[in-house]
Amino acid sequence: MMWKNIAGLSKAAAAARTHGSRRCFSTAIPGPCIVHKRGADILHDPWFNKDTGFPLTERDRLGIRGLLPPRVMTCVQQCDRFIESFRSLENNTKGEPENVVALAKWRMLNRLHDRNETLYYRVLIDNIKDFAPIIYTPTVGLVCQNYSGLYRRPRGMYFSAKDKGEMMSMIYNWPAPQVDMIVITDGSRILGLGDLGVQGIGIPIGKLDMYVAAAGINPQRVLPIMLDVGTNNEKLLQNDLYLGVRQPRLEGEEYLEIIDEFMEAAFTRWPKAVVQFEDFQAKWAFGTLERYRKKFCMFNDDVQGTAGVALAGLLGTVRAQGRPISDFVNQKIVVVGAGSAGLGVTKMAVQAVARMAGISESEATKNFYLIDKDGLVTTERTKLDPGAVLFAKNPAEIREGASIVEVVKKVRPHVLLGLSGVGGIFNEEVLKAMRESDSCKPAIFAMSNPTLNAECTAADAFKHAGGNIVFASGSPFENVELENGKVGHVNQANNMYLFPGIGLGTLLSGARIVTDGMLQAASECLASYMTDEEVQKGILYPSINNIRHITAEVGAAVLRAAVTDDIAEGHGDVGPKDLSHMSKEDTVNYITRNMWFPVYSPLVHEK
Ligand SMILES: NC(=O)c1ccc[n+]([C@@H]2O[C@H](COP(=O)([O-])OP(=O)(O)OC[C@H]3O[C@@H](n4cnc5c(N)ncnc54)[C@H](O)[C@@H]3O)[C@@H](O)[C@H]2O)c1
Ligand SMILES: O=C(O)C[C@H](O)C(=O)O
Ligand SMILES: [Mg+2]
Repeated sequence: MMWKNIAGLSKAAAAARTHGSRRCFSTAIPGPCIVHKRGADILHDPWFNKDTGFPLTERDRLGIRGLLPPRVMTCVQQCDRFIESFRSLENNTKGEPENVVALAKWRMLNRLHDRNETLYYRVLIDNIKDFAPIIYTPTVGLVCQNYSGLYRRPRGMYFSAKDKGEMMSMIYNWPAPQVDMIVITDGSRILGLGDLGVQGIGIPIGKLDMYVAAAGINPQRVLPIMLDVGTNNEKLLQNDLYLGVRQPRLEGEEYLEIIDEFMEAAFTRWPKAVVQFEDFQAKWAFGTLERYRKKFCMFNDDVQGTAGVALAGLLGTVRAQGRPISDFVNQKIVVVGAGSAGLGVTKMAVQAVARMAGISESEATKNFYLIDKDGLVTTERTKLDPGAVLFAKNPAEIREGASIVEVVKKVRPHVLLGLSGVGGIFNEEVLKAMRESDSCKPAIFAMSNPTLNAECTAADAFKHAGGNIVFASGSPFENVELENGKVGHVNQANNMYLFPGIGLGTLLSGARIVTDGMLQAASECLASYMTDEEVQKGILYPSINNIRHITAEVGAAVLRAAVTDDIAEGHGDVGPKDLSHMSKEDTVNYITRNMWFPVYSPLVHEK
């Protein structure tokens, strides 16, 4: 029986978790790094640059003595110096509009990223809670919206509709010999911000920053990809500064030919890479997933990563009510938004109910209610999306097109979960209706991003639905002070808790595809990460400060599932037999040992 492990953490695991990633400087002496450059070229290469961190002997060897101030600083001192400047920026921008401050912070981090990658990732890892909202959601959304103006230096690769027939050679323009993780978007549905065309490149960059910070993927082995097939965003098409191809989006076969060509090119050069699809509009999110998932090592984060994170949270809400996990089968769940994310979540949750109750998927849909822009989805719907057919209700139960508030009042759900991309649709009336929920701790998941697109704010949720709710949002919100002096805990239900572990576990297993079993294992692992005590306080997800530890656990679960599915071919010197003999603990250690950590390696010039 699955989910059997979700009974709280063992003491050892709980202790291990407290060794989060904050200031976890490795003491091992790093191996040398061979460089082909000397002099100022080294200082201008962010992969090798150490700024004031070059020891004097190395400055002599590389011909850079005199090109830097004489003081040699340690990486820790450099981090402290950066943080000091960052805090000054915060002080100096007090009172300025939020977006202006957010972009100023992003620019500061981005400049460091462009100059010194090692220091950038060190600063990011040590301050992940403060910096994730800048390099990732929500600020990354603002960056994408303003990308054509913010653009200074390229990052990642761009394949456009104009590159048809050229991709197999273009892929060899990427300077790094090895690539492990690729995140690709076509910019058609960037967070809840719609079609941003080429400007969506910020999303793969942000996701891959999280891969480095959380999963310890070597930053020299990540590749953000923008597939620019045009845009249907009129404002961008009219904008003279727009940096993408100024034509309407390719559709149908023409579109698929471009993606097919990219996938063939990428896997020809790097057959063992893992590709994550991100922020594709629903039709292509599902279409490409079905097209490639049996052929290439890929997954769709919005469909599959989100589903796993949401399911872990939904199981947490059952525990928060003080009920056994098996009671999940009785939870009534209203999902608002029937796109790539909403359908992915509903499907995975229904499959979990079917497995737990030993019933068919169709029977398991009984307690699920799906709402899209036209209201409740029923069998009466004309032009019913094929992905939603299974979840369409009988209109005799509730009318076709019923509004959110109507459904909530009638169903009295345990959970109201939003993945609509529409800010504020869980309004006062809807939230107040949740007070009549059949649950003693009703759950409200406002999962849409970025912040302004959340279905409701945390403060409104606790104010209108009551202090006893469990709350989660896709973008970060502060905890809420309740009138009774207690704290309303805000969870961040974001796929960042899973995609790094799914990618890393898949990579180190050497699996050639990502199976449902691997995704289910990831979700199960996240669900079992929280102790009963935490969950009862409404804390469904761990602190992001522990993201490396979470990712190691999730990665190990994914790898073990690949072994169970008999598709783990091994990685590097570690063969399939070695993997199959590893215990769970060995696997976590193996994963952790393979995580890259930012330290300055001695640079040795190749004569
Ligand atoms: N928290 C996370 O980890 C996470 C993961 C994936 C997506 N998301 C967010 O979820 C949102 C949706 O993403 P998607 O890929 O499913 O988008 P999508 O465009 O594929 O789907 C949006 C869905 O919302 C429905 N909708 C639109 N307006 C509505 C309204 N007024 N009332 C009810 N339903 C409405 C649409 O009909 C559609 O079914 C985005 O904001 C995205 O940022 C969050
Ligand atoms: O990017 C995120 O923060 C989560 C998710 O992938 C989204 O599309 O909103
Ligand atoms: Mg996404």
